[in-house]
Amino acid sequence: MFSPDQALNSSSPSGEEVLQIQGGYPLSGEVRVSGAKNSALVVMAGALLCPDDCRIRNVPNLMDVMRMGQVLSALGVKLTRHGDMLDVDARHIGHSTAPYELVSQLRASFFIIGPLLARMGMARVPLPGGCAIGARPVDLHVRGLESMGAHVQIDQGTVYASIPGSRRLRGARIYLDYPSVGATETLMMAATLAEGETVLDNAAQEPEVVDLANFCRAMGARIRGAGSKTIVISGVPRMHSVDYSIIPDRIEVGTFLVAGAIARSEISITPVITDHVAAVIAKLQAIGADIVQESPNRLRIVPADIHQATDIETLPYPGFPTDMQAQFTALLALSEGHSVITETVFENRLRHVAELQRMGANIRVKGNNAIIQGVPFLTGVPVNATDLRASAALVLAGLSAKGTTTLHGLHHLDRGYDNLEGKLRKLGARIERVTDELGEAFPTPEPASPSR
Ligand SMILES: CC(=O)N[C@H]1[C@@H](OP(=O)(O)OP(=O)(O)OC[C@H]2O[C@@H](n3ccc(=O)[nH]c3=O)[C@H](O)[C@@H]2O)O[C@H](CO)[C@@H](O)[C@@H]1O
Ligand SMILES: C=C(OP(=O)(O)O)C(=O)O
Repeated sequence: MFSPDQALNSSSPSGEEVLQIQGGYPLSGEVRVSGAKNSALVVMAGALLCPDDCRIRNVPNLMDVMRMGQVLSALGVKLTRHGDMLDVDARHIGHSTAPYELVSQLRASFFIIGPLLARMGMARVPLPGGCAIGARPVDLHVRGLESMGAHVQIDQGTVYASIPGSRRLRGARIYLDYPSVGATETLMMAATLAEGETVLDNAAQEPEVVDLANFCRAMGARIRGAGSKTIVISGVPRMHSVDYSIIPDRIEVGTFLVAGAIARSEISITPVITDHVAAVIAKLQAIGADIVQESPNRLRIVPADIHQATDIETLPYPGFPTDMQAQFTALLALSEGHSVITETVFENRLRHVAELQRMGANIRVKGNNAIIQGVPFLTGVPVNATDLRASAALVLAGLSAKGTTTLHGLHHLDRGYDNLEGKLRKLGARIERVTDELGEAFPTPEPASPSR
């Protein structure tokens, strides 16, 4: 299941798979959301802390999850998957070096540095590198580990971390210059096995950070304050076995809410933790859609006849999520009036705009702003996914477009959505994955990492 050789060459340029979406068909019914990608990946990294049986439930079926499995396998960890349940046996970790070929394909794999260091006393993890949406440095992870007594050196693109003269990190008070999700998670995991107390100030408050804290607590970690700006971790000497279920993916929930709005269709979405999508709901209400809480974990979107423009600024949680920005760009491109989207989290996350323009959207990019003048309709054309959420945005645009949209670059979509097209098809969308024999001629291959 997690052989390190698998999926390294998952995108083949010739005879490339594409999605064909015939726009204009209404959606109806209910869709089931999978477990959260960003929880599953970091919880898999956190499983390295567990010297006992570790069972993770509600794990989504994603290329990123498979790649994270390969990273753990390369360290000597045993993994067995049964449906959406994953058993991780990290009793014996044979290596403390993660292979570059895998880490370079999956940014989240860098997050193993914290648990690996805490458990093994050393970790060698290649820098994951930048990606299509930004440079994404790891300086906050590194500085935090150093504050906890680690010796960290970066040599020829690899981070070498060790604990001089001791097997345990030391608790420390760490202020994060920015509430980075990954740095908060790395340091929280590292601190669970440290000596003494660690205080993370200006920590990320994302639900996936809370999910990771709950997972660690279920194996015996002492963590309080996760979900607030200050997290306090009291180190324990050892973790124990755990059986844990991942939260629903709030970005998948948001993507389906936008699907209902853009296709002018009422659909129900479950399971949902409504608090996790509060900012997304507020923006859908601002454009005129109604969101009905049908039951404690089910939402229904009731679109308006005409959607109105609104402005959006992406921010760390509980602000509007950057991972929903591209999907709302597509929706606002079809909403009446003038909207401005400001991307503050990543410096290069508006590349989907050029593809939406090709479909007829009236959007101008100025710095980190997308200035949108709504148009009455988009037209289906061949488009290229530039990153994961861009691919979702283009699928959504295709649902409402006149004619057929052909989406290239599906490796982006597959890394983070569990069967998006199957779920949309069940709701009534006309969407098919086909092999495009002209794949070599279009689109232009990306120069950077194939995974993002
Ligand atoms: C696997 C995973 O969970 N991915 C999510 C995680 O990414 P990730 O954890 O990488 O995102 P961060 O919160 O760390 O990044 C936010 C910003 O901080 C910067 N930064 C981060 C770390 C650091 O050491 N130095 C630094 O400057 C980044 O370049 C970026 O501009 O949170 C992002 C922000 O919600 C989401 O878009 C990603 O889907
Ligand atoms: C940016 C994302 O993921 P990653 O951090 O894995 O690149 C995302 O999920 O939209």
